[in-house]
Amino acid sequence: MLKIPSHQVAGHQAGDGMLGPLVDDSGRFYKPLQSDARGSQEVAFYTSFSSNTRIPDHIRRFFPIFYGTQLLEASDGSGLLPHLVLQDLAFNFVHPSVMDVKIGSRTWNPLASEDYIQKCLKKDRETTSLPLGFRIAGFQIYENKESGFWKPDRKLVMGFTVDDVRSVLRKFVSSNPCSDSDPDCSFASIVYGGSTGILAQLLELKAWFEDQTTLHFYSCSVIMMYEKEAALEGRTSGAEVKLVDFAHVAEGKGVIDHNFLGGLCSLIKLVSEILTSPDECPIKGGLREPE
Ligand SMILES: O=P(O)(O)O[C@@H]1[C@@H](OP(=O)(O)O)[C@H](OP(=O)(O)O)[C@H](O)[C@H](OP(=O)(O)O)[C@H]1OP(=O)(O)O
Ligand SMILES: Nc1ncnc2c1ncn2[C@@H]1O[C@H](COP(=O)(O)OP(=O)(O)O)[C@@H](O)[C@H]1O
Repeated sequence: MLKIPSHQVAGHQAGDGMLGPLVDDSGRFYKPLQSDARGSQEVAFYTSFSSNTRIPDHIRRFFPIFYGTQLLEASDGSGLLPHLVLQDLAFNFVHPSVMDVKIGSRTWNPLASEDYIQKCLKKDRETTSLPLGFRIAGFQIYENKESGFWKPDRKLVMGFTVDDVRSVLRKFVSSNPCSDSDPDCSFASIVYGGSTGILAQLLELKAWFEDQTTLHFYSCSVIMMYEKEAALEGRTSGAEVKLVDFAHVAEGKGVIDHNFLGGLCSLIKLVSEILTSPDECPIKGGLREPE
């Protein structure tokens, strides 16, 4: 039985007659192919990447496992459509806090149409993509049993300033994400820190990007996830970094992916700052939506 994913935080979403991804009960995530070049480009990426023996295992684990494509009844009721069959990254989580960070100051592939480039340029200029080299595309933060998740509207997220981004990266690892008081960053060391935490994983990814010159990852997202309840119970937080959205990957032609690498370094810097000074909140107050 296919259903709408409970923990999707950005991108095209199913529901209300819209076309979006679906999940099943066995841990698979079905992403419909967009009818334009994006769909075929993402299939081409996964097909070539999954058979590329030069990708080391410690890097491959950042990517969802690819199980091919499958014709499925689309979520918008338009009939049978080809879907990418991927590993559902949220499958093993109960109440995952998830953040989608779109990396790069430039989110368009140089081969894109002029109209598409203009549309992306506008968003890159109006968001933190330009000043920070990345923007938060969406997130959900689990607070507790009573309040559930804080999952702000896309409009609020797209309006984030650099200070908002710094603040949300703190809230993401705080027990009081929705409070008007300073985020306590009480999960920072267990989620961002440690030998297997998010910072260590981002640094591992960075080392690969400092080296690889075959692919340029435009408009690709880093997904950061962890389980707050597991961390509270003293178990591992299961902090994970993954990469998604490969519809705009281009050939690297022997050149470092400066666009991705720059954004990744910027994200690493902000996460590191939280670990070194968890008490210094850059801005006070909350980012809650108006009632
Ligand atoms: O149209 P929008 O403004 O919702 O843009 C979508 C983006 O939302 P954003 O505004 O960047 O948060 C959306 O970004 P996220 O996945 O939310 O990070 C995608 O970039 C999407 O394009 P594509 O399917 O990846 O080629 C974009 O969709 P298209 O409009 O290009 O189909
Ligand atoms: N393999 C996956 N498993 C679980 N969730 C995923 C997976 N791929 C994407 N997502 C969720 O869907 C969102 C949008 O994915 P993305 O591939 O960027 O879609 P789009 O091309 O529509 O922008 C991500 O922010 C994440 O929450």
